[in-house]
Amino acid sequence: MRTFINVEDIGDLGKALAEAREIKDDRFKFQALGKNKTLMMIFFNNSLRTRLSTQKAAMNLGMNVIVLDVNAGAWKLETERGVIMDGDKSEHLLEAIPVMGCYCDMIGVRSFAGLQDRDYDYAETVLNQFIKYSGRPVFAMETATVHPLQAFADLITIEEHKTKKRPKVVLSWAPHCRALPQAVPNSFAQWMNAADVDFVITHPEGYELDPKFTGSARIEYNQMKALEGADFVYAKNWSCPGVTNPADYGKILSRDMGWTIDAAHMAVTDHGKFMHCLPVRRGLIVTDDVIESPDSLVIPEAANREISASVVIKRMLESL
Ligand SMILES: NCCC[C@H](NC(=O)CCC(=O)O)C(=O)O
Ligand SMILES: NC(=O)OP(=O)(O)O
Repeated sequence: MRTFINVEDIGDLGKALAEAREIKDDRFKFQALGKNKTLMMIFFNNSLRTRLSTQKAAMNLGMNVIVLDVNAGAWKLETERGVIMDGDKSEHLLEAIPVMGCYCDMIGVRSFAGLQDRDYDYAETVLNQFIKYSGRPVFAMETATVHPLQAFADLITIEEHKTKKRPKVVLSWAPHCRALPQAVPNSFAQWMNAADVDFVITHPEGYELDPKFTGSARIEYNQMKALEGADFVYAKNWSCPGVTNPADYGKILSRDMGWTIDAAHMAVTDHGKFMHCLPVRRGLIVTDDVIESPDSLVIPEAANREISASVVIKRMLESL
């Protein structure tokens, strides 16, 4: 595997899930694979889970790991071509990327959407420069439009906790005080479409996700109706994807606290499990009682990030 961006990159999902189980049973089984190999993790944005779980996964596989926080200690990087670099950015990404590629065997990139220019974000401009100029396999650690390590961990978690062969999974928008990217819901939708689940998306009008990710997934604008009989409730805020109105891209269109997942929302589900990728803002996305209940899967989801990263890094090591 040379890139890990979309669900297609992992191939057969049944095989990927079996590999995840194998690794979870013995995390150090493939420790010889990564000997004398180096993973470079590059962060343009903050992280807790991705940083720790991906580093742990690489260490389990016997790799060395270098972590670079671009905005804390490195030269500030220019990402656009054709600009006169007379501002605060001292180095261009087009030199920095091949330099970084010299020091490692594999690269993970975190680079969130700027939410200013839809075309720039949805072209995955920064990620694609890493793929083109680093000469190394590259995986997304949440980029402008995708977060596949999260979606893979979510799928593993659903597989572990489902009580029906084909569970109902509902992705629900919830309110937030900041404009957030669409990467998490995009990837979740893409992976759920590929999995054997009954998938429904619910959000206020105007928040339609890009059909490139949602495909033919059912959209239900009535949140309570969508949640009826749900086995899994995946809450997430996202800003306007600009599908119906490009001028609204990246904007907050609703702050409706009626969408916060509370006990009344969970009551209409079928003993539904609560999921969120974290970090989560309590009181906006979810109430304390729901996230603290035995039906909350937020910690097992985070734990499975080590497993999804292990499968991905193992596949990349095998293809070196
Ligand atoms: N990687 C998990 C989510 C990261 C990001 N959340 C955030 O930026 C939340 C920040 C805050 O709550 O201030 C997102 O939604 O894509
Ligand atoms: N869920 C997730 O990716 O968390 P971090 O942003 O903390 O890495």
